Amino acid sequence: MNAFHVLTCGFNRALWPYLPQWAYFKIFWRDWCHHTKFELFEKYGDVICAVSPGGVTIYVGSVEVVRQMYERRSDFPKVTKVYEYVRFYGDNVLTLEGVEWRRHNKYTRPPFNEAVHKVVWEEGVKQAHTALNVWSRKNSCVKVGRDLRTISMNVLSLSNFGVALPFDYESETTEHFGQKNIPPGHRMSYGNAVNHVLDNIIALVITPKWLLRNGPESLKKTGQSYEELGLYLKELIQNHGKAGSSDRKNLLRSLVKASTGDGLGKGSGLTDTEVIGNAFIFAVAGLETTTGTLHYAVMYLALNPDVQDWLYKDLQEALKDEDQDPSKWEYEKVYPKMASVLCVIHETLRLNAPHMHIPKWTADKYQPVNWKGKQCLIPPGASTYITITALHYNPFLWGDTVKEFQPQRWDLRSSVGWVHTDPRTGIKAPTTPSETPWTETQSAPYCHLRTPVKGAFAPFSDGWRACVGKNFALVEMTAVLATLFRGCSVRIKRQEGETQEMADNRGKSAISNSESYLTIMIRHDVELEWVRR
Ligand code: HEM
Repeated sequence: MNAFHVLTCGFNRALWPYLPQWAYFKIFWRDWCHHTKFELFEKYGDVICAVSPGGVTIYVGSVEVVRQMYERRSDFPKVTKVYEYVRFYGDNVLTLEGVEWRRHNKYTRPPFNEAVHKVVWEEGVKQAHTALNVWSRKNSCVKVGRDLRTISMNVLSLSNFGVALPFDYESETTEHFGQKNIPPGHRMSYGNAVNHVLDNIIALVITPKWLLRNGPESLKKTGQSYEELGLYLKELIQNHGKAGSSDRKNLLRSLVKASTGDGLGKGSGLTDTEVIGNAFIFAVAGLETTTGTLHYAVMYLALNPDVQDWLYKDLQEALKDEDQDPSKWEYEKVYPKMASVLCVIHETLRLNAPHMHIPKWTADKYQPVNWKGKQCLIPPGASTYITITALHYNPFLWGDTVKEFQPQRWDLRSSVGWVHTDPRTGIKAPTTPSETPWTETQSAPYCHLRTPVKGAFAPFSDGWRACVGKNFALVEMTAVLATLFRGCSVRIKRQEGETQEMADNRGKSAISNSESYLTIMIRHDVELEWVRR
């Protein structure tokens, strides 16, 4: 990571209101991609090179170059240093490269299969159904972001670890993440520990351990949540296989089987710290990303009643032969009919991909790349970031409505499309799945969705290091959104004296004022009103 960049990000942010709006400074803004979208790439070209005393950083927004980077895996390895902050329980599949990554990947990838997706679907539907009953009873929900995080955490906990957590609707405070059921030997619930670690992850990384134990109350609580979460993860692993524990084939089982014990002579298995490190990354990696995406999706729908109507009609049609009680919806039968929900999810991920950059670098060699008919050399040691926001906001690929929330653009049945030819590269976005089929599956519901040109849409990254939880996340988010929107509508709740337009403007600023800690997210919850249709 470029230390100079980190420093200037903070510096620029403080001076932001007083500085002239030069592009140079914009690149060093925190979350500059979220604020500028394609603007700088439009002005300076779709590959931007930032040279600073900290090193060379290249931001790649060119589909042509991005494809080469994904294809040449060993020429553009991952910058593992970027993930230093999620290594504190132990190395894991996200923080490693090369042979070490392969050793971890061998045990962590196989549990993500259709049997687990079925559990994800059922739990997603169940959690969302409970949440909706609470929200619609109260006619509003003050903290939808917080409740969506509870839903995601509970789905992850059951699917990966076999531990069922209820959506606790009795309490209205943040302490409601299972706080009432603190098990013996603990000072905090599992849910509270996860949330506190996630919300204070930077403090955890930069604060010395002694200060976490003896510092001010807020730091002590952060230190306590770190210790508590570590303890919960250790207990999960130690108790696996004992009477009463789940015997499902899941991530936990795979990690326990891989465990070689104390770490000496790890061979092809995983040491104790690596097992805990992986348990941690899977407890949190899918949490921020799915919670954030669900939150954006609900907000975009609240701001676009016409899209809600389109989604509602499609859900009515898709579910017309299904039971009124969503807990009876079978994964194998219902998920393939959820094309419109997936359109909403894809459009949300296009507008607000949780990871704005995919960090790669050139390691110790010059790397040639073809760019606009020329061969260019990228120097050794250069951070080469695939800038997802630039790809997703490129009007040459997505059309004039690139900044709009328009899920129908993904739907093959709709006349709204994105057929565009980039005049510079000649790359054309196809309109039918037969031109560029989905690589992993052409089965329903994906076959009803338009396919963007390869490299233009990559919220889950691509190639070898693509997200292992992609299908898990898609199934979970579909289950939650289908359950919420098949019988309800939502809008931003008006405050006293406000028109709907004024309320909607608050919703829009909550989206544009998103901030990234681990991933980009809406940080200020806006009150929503849920109404039964
Ligand atoms: C909306 C949901 C999600 C998005 C957008 C997303 C996105 C991503 C991206 C872009 C990467 C690559 C990061 C990089 O190369 O630096 C990644 C990796 C990863 N994701 Fe996800 N993710 C999501 C959900 C999940 C879920 C649900 C899980 C697990 C339950 C998960 C587990 C992981 C892991 C373990 C990796 C590292 C894989 C490796 O390096 O081999 N993600 N994700």
